[in-house]
Amino acid sequence: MSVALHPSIDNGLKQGSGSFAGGTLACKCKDHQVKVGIKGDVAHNHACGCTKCWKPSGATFSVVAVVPRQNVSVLENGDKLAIVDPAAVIQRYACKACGTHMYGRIENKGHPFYGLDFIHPELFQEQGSQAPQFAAFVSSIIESGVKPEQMGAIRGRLKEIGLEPYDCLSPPLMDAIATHVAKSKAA
Ligand SMILES: N[C@@H](CCC(=O)N[C@@H](CS)C(=O)NCC(=O)O)C(=O)O
Ligand SMILES: [Zn+2]
Ligand SMILES: [Zn+2]
Repeated sequence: MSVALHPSIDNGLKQGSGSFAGGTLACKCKDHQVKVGIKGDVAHNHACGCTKCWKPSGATFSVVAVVPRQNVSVLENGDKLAIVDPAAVIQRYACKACGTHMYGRIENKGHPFYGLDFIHPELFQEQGSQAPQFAAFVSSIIESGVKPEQMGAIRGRLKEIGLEPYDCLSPPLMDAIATHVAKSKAA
């Protein structure tokens, strides 16, 4: 098999239906699963190579997307959730029993992405949410133990399945962040 990126993309991208109405994210516990309800489709879905985003076992990348925070609600077993790193910009709420990150929330109102929560669409019990659009923080996989010599093959495989690799976020998102910063400085 070629380089393993993430189980949900290793066999190619599965395009979204374009009309995904939302669904339920479930953690990986056998019982008393944490369930989180999501209204509507996700946006900016992407593979993330950073060390902070949750990956299923064996995966090199996380697959993560955003939804408006008001579209996220904990439905079941929320008492099993805990914040992984309260000091991080994104406060990731993980199941204490199985470790799955259920949603990540930004509380800094000045942050460019304030108002958006980060979720992992592979946890949807339903099919049809938006497919990944690009790969972010690709060089960061070296911090998780990937050998620098493997990077050519990994970037090649990402491109082969249609995910342009970037070492931070995609240019439109970087532009959006810079625009936000410029406006904040001007204000
Ligand atoms: N090279 C770092 C990059 C971490 C990073 O900046 N991650 C991005 C993408 S998820 C971010 O926005 N992090 C904010 C946070 O984790 O709170 C790592 O892999 O740990
Ligand atoms: Zn769990
Ligand atoms: Zn990340």
